[in-house]
Amino acid sequence: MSKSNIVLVGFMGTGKSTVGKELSNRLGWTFTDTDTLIEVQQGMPISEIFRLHGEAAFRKAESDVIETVLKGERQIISTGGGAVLAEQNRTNMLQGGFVVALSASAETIIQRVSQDQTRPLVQGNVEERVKTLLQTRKHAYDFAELIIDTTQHPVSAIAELIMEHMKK
Ligand SMILES: Nc1ncnc2c1ncn2[C@@H]1O[C@H](COP(=O)(O)OP(=O)(O)OP(=O)(O)O)[C@@H](O)[C@H]1O
Ligand SMILES: O=C(O)C1=C[C@@H](O)[C@@H](O)[C@H](O)C1
Ligand SMILES: [Mg+2]
Repeated sequence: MSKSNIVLVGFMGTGKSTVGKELSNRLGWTFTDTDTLIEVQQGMPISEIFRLHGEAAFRKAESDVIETVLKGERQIISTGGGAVLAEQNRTNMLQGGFVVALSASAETIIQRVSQDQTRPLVQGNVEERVKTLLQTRKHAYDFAELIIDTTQHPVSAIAELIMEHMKK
């Protein structure tokens, strides 16, 4: 494979962290989560960054982290659900890695994210927020080189599919 990182993109709850860790174990590559890197760098949870500094400040930090992390190699990079919205991020991702988008049905996402109420963009009426955001981001992940619907597939099968495509 010519590309030296795998970049996982996708809406919240599509399985980026879970699949990313599985791939990391199988390939022996480092697992990196851009949301976690931002939290460590800023010393607070994402919900606090949104609350204290606003979404724009978070997006700027996110773009910087993506650019920096993509300079490394042999990494599985799980990105924030909204990281794909900036064109520069999409360009950097495609240049620095094999970009895989994970998707899932709205019902599945609602079920998965309902278990964790800390996400700043899905506070309150989770079902309504997820459906609205999904509609807004309908084509946001289409730029990926491989798109996998995770609704019906176990994590191991998804990881295998990604590894098969990397060999091509
Ligand atoms: N293929 C799958 N089948 C069943 N459950 C899954 C699958 N992938 C992930 N899950 C479950 O869905 C939940 C969300 O998964 P995960 O945290 O990996 O998503 P994410 O895309 O990283 O979300 P976020 O964008 O919020 O970081 C977890 O409880 C996880 O165990
Ligand atoms: O979909 C989004 O815009 C977000 C997803 C999360 O991964 C975090 O990056 C943050 O909560 C924003
Ligand atoms: Mg995650």
